[in-house]
Amino acid sequence: MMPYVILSAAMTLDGKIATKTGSSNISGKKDLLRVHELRKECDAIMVGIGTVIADDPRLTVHKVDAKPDDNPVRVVVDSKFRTPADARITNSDAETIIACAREYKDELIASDKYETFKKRGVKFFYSGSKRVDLKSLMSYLHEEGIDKLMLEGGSTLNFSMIKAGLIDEIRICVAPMIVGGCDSKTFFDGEGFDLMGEAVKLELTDSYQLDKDLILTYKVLK
Ligand SMILES: NC(=O)C1=CN([C@@H]2O[C@H](COP(=O)(O)OP(=O)(O)OC[C@H]3O[C@@H](n4cnc5c(N)ncnc54)[C@H](O)[C@@H]3O)[C@@H](O)[C@H]2O)C=CC1
Ligand SMILES: Nc1nc(O)c(N)c(N[C@@H]2O[C@H](COP(=O)(O)O)[C@@H](O)[C@H]2O)n1
Repeated sequence: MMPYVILSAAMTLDGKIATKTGSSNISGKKDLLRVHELRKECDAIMVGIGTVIADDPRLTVHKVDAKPDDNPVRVVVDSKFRTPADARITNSDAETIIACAREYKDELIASDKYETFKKRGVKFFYSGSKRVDLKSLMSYLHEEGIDKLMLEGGSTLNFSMIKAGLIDEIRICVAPMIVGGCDSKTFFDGEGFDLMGEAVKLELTDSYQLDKDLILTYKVLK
């Protein structure tokens, strides 16, 4: 069994989720409230290490009323254990799981950072040889009681997750902005598919305007 996975992000009309310099404030105020209500409904929030390094996110419910218990478990997909020692996702506001690849396990366990994180209560999960195996991670998280998981980026992890067939639903905020730039991050990057025939197919299930933003919900067809 796997968790039900909802991919949530905000993009510009030209499909960018961050500029080439890493600037990523895209959602309007009401959209951020919507996102935090969704965080509250989920058992876990997962991001890739690229997002942790770029944004130092908290990944807690902090924009709407919430009790400490409302904070989902934070999951970071971090093959080589690059999570910075002072990353906010390792604070005591919520539980944290860092998923790493097996090849780096010995090196990781020998590091000072590992001891520091352990003292803070951070848990570790190992899968895949050089890169985290996302299917076994999802299966482990389900065994740990995670039924509903919110995937919050970034571009590389989004593509790996959709390619592996692990995303059930997409909720995207489309902001009326264009930034351009071939080095800007798009909603899905990674290696991409070669042919349109290989594209993952979606069904639009909801759409509405929230102030200036457009919110679209899609079911992923499997
Ligand atoms: N506008 C929005 O809604 C959001 C924007 N972002 C933006 O996305 C950018 C970060 O995206 P990326 O650099 O693509 O990093 P990412 O957050 O997707 O992390 C990718 C990294 O995860 C690790 N990883 C380990 N196993 C993996 C696997 N099986 N598949 C994929 N990755 C695996 C690799 O080190 C890989 O480089 C930031 O600029 C951030 O601001 C991130 C989240 C939401
Ligand atoms: N929904 C949404 N809209 C935006 O405009 C965004 N930039 C993001 N980014 C995601 O939120 C994380 C920051 O979380 P905290 O507020 O620090 O808890 C960021 O890392 C992205 O995952 N999302």
